[in-house]
Parts: sequence; structure tokens; C-alpha cells
Amino acid sequence: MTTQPILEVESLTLAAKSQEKLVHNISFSLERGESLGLVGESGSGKSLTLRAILGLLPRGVEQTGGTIRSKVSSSMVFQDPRGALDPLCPVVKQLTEVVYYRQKTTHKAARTIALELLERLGLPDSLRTKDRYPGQLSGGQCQRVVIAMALACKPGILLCDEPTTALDVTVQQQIMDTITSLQRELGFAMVFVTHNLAIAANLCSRLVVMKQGRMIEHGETHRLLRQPAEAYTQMLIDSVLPLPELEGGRTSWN
Ligand SMILES: Nc1ncnc2c1ncn2[C@@H]1O[C@H](COP(=O)(O)OP(=O)(O)OP(=O)(O)O)[C@@H](O)[C@H]1O
Repeated sequence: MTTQPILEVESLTLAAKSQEKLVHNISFSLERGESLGLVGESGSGKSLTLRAILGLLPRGVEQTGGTIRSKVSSSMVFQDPRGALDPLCPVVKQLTEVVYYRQKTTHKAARTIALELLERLGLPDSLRTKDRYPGQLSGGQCQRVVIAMALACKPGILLCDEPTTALDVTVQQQIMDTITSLQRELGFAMVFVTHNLAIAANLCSRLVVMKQGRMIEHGETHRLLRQPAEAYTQMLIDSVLPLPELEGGRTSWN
């Protein structure tokens, strides 16, 4: 049985105001509940593609071609969690405001929902009783707050822009596990930007490989990693270390 995609990106082209093309002719689709990874080297256009889907291109960049059709709402988890939070406002208050405006509840109900979300994301109980500012939380805790904010918008698609890059590897794993279990529970689809092929392999059923603003190849994750059609994809695979751990473990590609 084929299902209708909830997101269709067709021939997306983005350019700087100077007319320099930054993303050329990118096409992919996403089904309900699916996880798609955008992988590739730094500067390959992954974040701009994600921002185009969100409808929030940075100043100086515009869509000059193609279409983006989405049947559901999207929200985004950015790379730098501290930068995404207001340093002068307690985190519970920030999350409560998002719930209040996006879920159109009373302030009291919004606070209850905000606290439930924070508990679901494994944040400490002390947030209930004491005002905590972003500067008083660890990087991993800030990222959990930012994920809670994105989920408070009840997105059909969660757009993740390297959400664990700024965190140490153990916290990275915890955050990835949290995102995976929330996705199973809430059923949102995901577009996940990362330059870490191992993370993408664990998380995504399909991958789009990008280089210098172009789509090099795309396809089902395990097929693409076992039999890459392009030398660039093979080069990305070869640059993943340490391979011995991947061969024996659950991230085996062969
Ligand atoms: N506001 C902007 N104005 C002009 N050029 C931009 C702007 N933002 C990004 N670019 C350029 O667009 C290209 C793609 O950038 P993008 O941030 O999408 O890459 P990326 O693949 O996400 O890289 P990274 O993994 O380092 O985040 C880069 O050459 C970048 O310099």
C-alpha cells in the first residue's frame, strides 16, 4: 500500500541576494512518521534546506525556484540550544508561553502542560518549584527544553538541525534516545540534518546526501550505505571512525 507524502520538496533552489546559488534543484518527499536524514559536508546546504521547509530563510537568502508542499505543520530544533532560549527568562515560563500561544489554552493549563512536557523529556523536578534560567542548566538540559518547545507546537514534522553537535557523546546518545522514543509515542515525522553518518544511520530510514548545494544521491539508508552509487558517499562512509565498533554492533551496515 502506498501512502501520500506529507511533505514534498520539488526542485528547490535557493540563492543569495547576490544571485549566487546556494542550493540547486533538491527534491525529496517524506511520509507520515518517517525519518529522513540530510547528510553531507559543512556548507553543503543542509541547514538552508531545512529552513526553507520551516519557511524561515535567513536574511539575504531567497527561494528562486521549485516548490515545497506540506500537509502538516513543522517545528525546528536548532543546533545551539542556548542561543534558542532567552537568557533572561526562566525556562518554564518560556515553555509555558509557547504552549499558551500555540495550544490556545489558559495560562494555568499552559503551565501544567509545560511541566508535563519537561517531565517527559527527563528534566529535573526542581524546575517545578524554582525559577531556573538557561544559564543555570547544562547544554543537554537546554536542548531538552528546546525539544519540549518544538513539541509544544504539536508538529507533524520535527526539523532537527544537528541538535546534538554541541553536546558531549554520552548526552548526545541520551538526547537521540529521547527523540526516538518521543517519535514512536507521538508519531511525528522527522527531517534530521547531521554530518554524522553514524547518527543518521541509526535514526533515519532514508538519506539524502548533499555536496556543495546539490543532491548527490538519495535512497534507503542501508542500501545507500552498503552500495553507495557515488564516490562522494563512499568517501563519507570511509571517514566514519571507528569502523570495528560499527561492524560488530547494532550500527552494522553490512
Ligand atoms: N544568510 C546567508 N547569506 C549568504 N549565504 C549563506 C547564508 N547562510 C548560509 N549561506 C551559505 O549557504 C551555503 C550552505 O549553508 P548551510 O548552512 O545550509 O550549510 P550546511 O550544510 O548546513 O553546513 P553546516 O553543516 O556547517 O551547518 C554555505 O555556502 C553558506 O556559506
